Amino acid sequence: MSAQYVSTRGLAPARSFSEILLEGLAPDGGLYLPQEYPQLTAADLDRLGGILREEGYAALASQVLALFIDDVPELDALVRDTYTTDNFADPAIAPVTWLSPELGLAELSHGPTLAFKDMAMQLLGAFFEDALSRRGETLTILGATSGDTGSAAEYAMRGRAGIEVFMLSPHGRMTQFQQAQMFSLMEENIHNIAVEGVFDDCQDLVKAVSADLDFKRRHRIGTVNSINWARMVAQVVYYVATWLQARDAGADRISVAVPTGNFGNICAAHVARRMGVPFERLLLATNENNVLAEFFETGHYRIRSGAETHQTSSPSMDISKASNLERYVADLLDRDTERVADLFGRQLRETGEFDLSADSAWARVREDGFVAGSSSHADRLAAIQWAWSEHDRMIDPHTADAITVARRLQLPGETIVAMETAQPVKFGETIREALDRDPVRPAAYEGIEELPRRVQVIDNDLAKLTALIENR
Ligand SMILES: Cc1ncc(COP(=O)(O)O)c(C=O)c1O
Ligand SMILES: N[C@@H](CCOP(=O)(O)O)C(=O)O
Repeated sequence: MSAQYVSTRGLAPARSFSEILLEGLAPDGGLYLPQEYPQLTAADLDRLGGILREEGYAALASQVLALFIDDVPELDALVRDTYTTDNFADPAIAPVTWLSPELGLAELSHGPTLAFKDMAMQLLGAFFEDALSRRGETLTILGATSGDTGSAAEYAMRGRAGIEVFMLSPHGRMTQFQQAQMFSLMEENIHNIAVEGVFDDCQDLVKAVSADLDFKRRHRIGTVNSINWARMVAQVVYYVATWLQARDAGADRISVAVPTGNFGNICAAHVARRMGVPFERLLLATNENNVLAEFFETGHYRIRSGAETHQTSSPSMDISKASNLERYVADLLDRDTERVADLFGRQLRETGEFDLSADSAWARVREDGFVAGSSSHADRLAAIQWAWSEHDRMIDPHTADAITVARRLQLPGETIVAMETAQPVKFGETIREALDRDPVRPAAYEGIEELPRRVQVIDNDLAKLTALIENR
């Protein structure tokens, strides 16, 4: 019997992992979740700690993923071929290093595009190719990016048989480096589309295309954003690895500080915690686009329009509609699918907000470990300057959001590991402003901004997008 995944909105049939891998968004507009989270006991964590120490990250990933995936015959081989030094610059893949005994950094950006998205996307590329070749099918991946998902997906999928990628990005809102990373790719199966709008507009277009079930089936549309559960489960692994490394370093009360925008990164931390990884707290960090911090502080979730979405110096988190919050609210409401469908399928669409503060379930948010904070441009510059001057570490602006919130909210006796989500070179403008120097640039990226580019700019218009896909 295959592991079963169900939609947060309860109106789609249960599916196996390989089915939801290719399907992405559920046909009822909800997001897939496993029927139940597998549980890890203290003895399991001890065993996994031994595996990480003795065999490394790939072996740990294989064990954790096998708890969720039972219909990928070559799972172990695919995982071991992914987390290698060919793909990741550090043999530990996601090492935790320490600024002080109480503040660590989980280094998640050693992959080919220098951001944490590679941690999942490299595996997704292997999963897609394997599933498609077993079924003799093809896939058209439609994605939305604010800067990092796009390059990670394109690098993972370029040249892969049977896969085409259409990646939507907000026109003019990514850094020069991020634009160059994506737009300089010339592979025939990669299509870059810059949309006149913000990231949320791009994501809405992806969801609108997925909601047209006939179009979706005819064009075999799949997704690579964190709305696809496969992204989430691959990210759960690095939270297990982070906790194990912090415990091995002697930490007792271990929390994570997580920069988040689409609620993907911290949703994976929540899943790990619900599985039994005993994180004390999950510190949610946003930039000025603070819809998530506001929700976790007040219970009131109010999405913002494109015009109200700030263009910030941690641009990959310029997001005002956090897709994965639906997964967390489903857990918070004990999988009450009717409520979730009403909140996300009706109320949010009709009014742009909902308020759970008076709900009896709301207290559970603190039991789930969530606390939240947001930071400003000045906070980011100060965190980058602090890490550099006090610890000789150059951090990117998103990691700086996490460090800001960690330092602000840290409790006595608590050890916080901040998730380091990108390398500073992707955000050179802000690094120069903070430190008056250039970030280190890996040799493979020398002169990337000067390369020819291939990108098409379109209005925020569903018909224009579907025509592009039809006429490819
Ligand atoms: C560098 C970086 N850090 C953090 C995040 C937050 O991740 P998520 O939106 O999945 O929570 C993103 C993307 O949003 C990112 O690109
Ligand atoms: N930060 C992302 C946008 C969120 O995308 P997701 O794929 O994590 O849902 C980006 O850099 O593109």
